[in-house]
Amino acid sequence: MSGVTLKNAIKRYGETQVIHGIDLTIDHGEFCVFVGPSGCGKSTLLRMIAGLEETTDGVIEIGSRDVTRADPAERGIAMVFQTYALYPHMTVAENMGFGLKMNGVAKAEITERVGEASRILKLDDYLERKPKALSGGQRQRVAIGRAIVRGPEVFLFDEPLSNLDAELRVDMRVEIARLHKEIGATMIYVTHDQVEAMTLADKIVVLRAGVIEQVGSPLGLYNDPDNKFVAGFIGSPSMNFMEAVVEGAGVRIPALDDMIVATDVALPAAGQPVTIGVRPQNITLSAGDGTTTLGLREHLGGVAYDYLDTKTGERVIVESRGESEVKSGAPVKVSFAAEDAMFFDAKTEARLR
Ligand SMILES: Nc1ncnc2c1ncn2[C@@H]1O[C@H](COP(=O)(O)OP(=O)(O)OP(=O)(O)O)[C@@H](O)[C@H]1O
Repeated sequence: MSGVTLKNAIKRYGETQVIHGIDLTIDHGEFCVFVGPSGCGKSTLLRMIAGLEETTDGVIEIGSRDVTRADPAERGIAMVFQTYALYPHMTVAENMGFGLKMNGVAKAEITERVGEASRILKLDDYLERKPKALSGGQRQRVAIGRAIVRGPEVFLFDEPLSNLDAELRVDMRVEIARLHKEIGATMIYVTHDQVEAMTLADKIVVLRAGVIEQVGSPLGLYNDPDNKFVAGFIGSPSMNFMEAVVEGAGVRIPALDDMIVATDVALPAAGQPVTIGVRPQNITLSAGDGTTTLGLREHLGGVAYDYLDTKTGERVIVESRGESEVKSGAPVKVSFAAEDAMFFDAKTEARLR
């Protein structure tokens, strides 16, 4: 069994601490995705697991082995990077087998393992080609093949698809999901891409400034975020947030012409500020007569995004399908079901439940 466990893992560069005591368990065979804003420490954490960055303090275990001070080569991991540095003068087959050859693996076994990786990645027709005669997606498949032939216990992916164009990304995303299903190894994957995180992950780890904000399944995080940061980070377009004031058994929203939303969530005392959050998918628009107006409308084919201008200047985005009766520039009435709203402490940003 080869899950990955981090115990109070810390990374400091000189005086600067960038990873602040991460505790995390990734089960054997699990597909775990690290997400978070730029600079939050996703790549650093992955590189610490790989052994490419020294872990300043704490423990990293792969399976039952403490690998905190082990060389990358001894960890049983293989890493796939954003830029796939293939050897230009070698064929696809030679590129995939090179690491094994350097390790003195017998020729017959190299052929067998390369053949198996090639079958999994559907590279059979390209084995004798040089990298320059491959598309970007095919090159990245070869880079993944190089990882597979080593038979690692854990695969580490650092934004492997971010250099590919949109269409190829979709194809490769499906490939990686299939690969995970077929070989069942533990995989840890860093990405900026919402869709990759939501579709690939068994478990998403949301990081912010070197700290874990929340760990959960994609839908678990989407439906039940612990705080405003996670609520805003998971889901696209992002959840709308508006300042509100507690009033009676609910809140009043100044941005939406003092609309009242009732709730049985435990709110602070009357008159206190809270933040209300509503996802763009949960709002409907109709013709209105208040100060909220429809600004820009973006048509994306199947869906449209409506950007509302509110009295307070807070931005509200509404996702709609089909033709809308409301025209750009016109006043709109905003509606949503009270149970679709989430409430957050105005200061700590913790979810109120
Ligand atoms: N050698 C270094 N010395 C000091 N600080 C560093 C060093 N390398 C990285 N950092 C800092 O560590 C933090 C985490 O960087 P990291 O690359 O892990 O972030 P990331 O979440 O992967 O970002 P991105 O999504 O932009 O790739 C950043 O604030 C970065 O500036």
